[in-house]
Amino acid sequence: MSFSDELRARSADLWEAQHAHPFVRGIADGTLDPRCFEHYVRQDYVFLIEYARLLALGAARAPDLETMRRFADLAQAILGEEMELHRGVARDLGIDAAALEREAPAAATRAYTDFLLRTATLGDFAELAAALLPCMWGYAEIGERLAREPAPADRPAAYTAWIATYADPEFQRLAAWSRALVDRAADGLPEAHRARMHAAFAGCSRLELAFWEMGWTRAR
Ligand SMILES: Cc1ncc(CO)c(N)n1
Repeated sequence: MSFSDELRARSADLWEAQHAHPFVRGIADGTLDPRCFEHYVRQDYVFLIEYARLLALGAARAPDLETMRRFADLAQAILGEEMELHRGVARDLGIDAAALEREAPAAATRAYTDFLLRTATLGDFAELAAALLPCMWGYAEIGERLAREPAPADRPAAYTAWIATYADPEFQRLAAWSRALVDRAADGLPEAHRARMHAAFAGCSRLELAFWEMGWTRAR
């Protein structure tokens, strides 16, 4: 079993809880309250700004030029294409990009971005890579699973666009690259160091689940 599979296996309950979460199920079957989706999109926009900062720190700490370029590309892809999904959804709701940027982070959003940035600033590159993995892999897995389900005819276009973004082969490739990166980073590390990677991965998996719950309850 690869190290990333080990990480995934230890957090399996948290991952299954995400797949089963009513917010995720509501995107799939189209029944999610649009007010919940709007709240989520606003918060995710704020999240992604901080997430791009994490990737920029990853570029700064990357052990080699190839990894540095990947992190820089990833930051660019998020600030560009992924956030364009959010800007598009917001535009349809009459919310402009400046208003999105001004959104105050909810407690769950703040907790998540603080955890990521804390890991990136106080931890080392291997921990940063492990912290990044539940974001990339989790969304790739959810997107891929939802895309395989038959689409209900009355599902809002924004939900279908959301699924398509994360089911996209390019996003799937990014997730595979993140797994390989973590496996390489863990290679030859002492157990105590691997334990810190486990903690980073499990912590982020828990915060991913809390993020769905925040969207579902529209918590501030
Ligand atoms: C909270 C969260 N995790 C992961 C992703 C995927 O980039 C996202 N957009 N939002």
